[in-house]
Amino acid sequence: MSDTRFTLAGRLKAFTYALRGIKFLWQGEPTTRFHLAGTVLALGGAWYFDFATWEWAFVIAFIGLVWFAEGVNSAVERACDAITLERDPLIGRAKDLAAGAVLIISMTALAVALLLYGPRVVALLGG
Ligand SMILES: Nc1ncnc2c1ncn2[C@@H]1O[C@H](COP(=O)(O)OP(=O)(O)OP(=O)(O)O)[C@@H](O)[C@H]1O
Repeated sequence: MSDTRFTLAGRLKAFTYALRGIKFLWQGEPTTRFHLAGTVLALGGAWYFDFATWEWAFVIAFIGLVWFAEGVNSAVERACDAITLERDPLIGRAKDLAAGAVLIISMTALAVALLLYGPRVVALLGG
């Protein structure tokens, strides 16, 4: 059974586990390069277009949400694979649900990006 007492050392250890999780996400998931490109593009664009504070807040929040969803999706995939590598309809459904959650937040982030960057990009291109 795990120790439930609150200690600074325990919290520090949990923090290092969480950092290790971020490292796993970075090293082990093929989609992270894609998310990194999106993150760099979004931050670079916000800087280039001199976004207002509330716009920066949206950009940062949605970047975080997409990475968060990707991390949870990866955790679900790994946990499912640990349960069984055999074909199983429930495992398939769990993985599809987790992937669907990533798709929902990615599409939402794209819609917000179109609202924030779209008019500026059009103006930049002389539209
Ligand atoms: N054990 C399984 N039983 C039934 N269906 C599965 C199983 N494993 C995967 N699937 C199906 O295949 C899809 C892809 O699964 P997979 O584990 O390859 O994830 P992925 O989206 O390719 O992610 P990644 O490439 O990051 O591992 C799942 O969404 C699910 O529909």
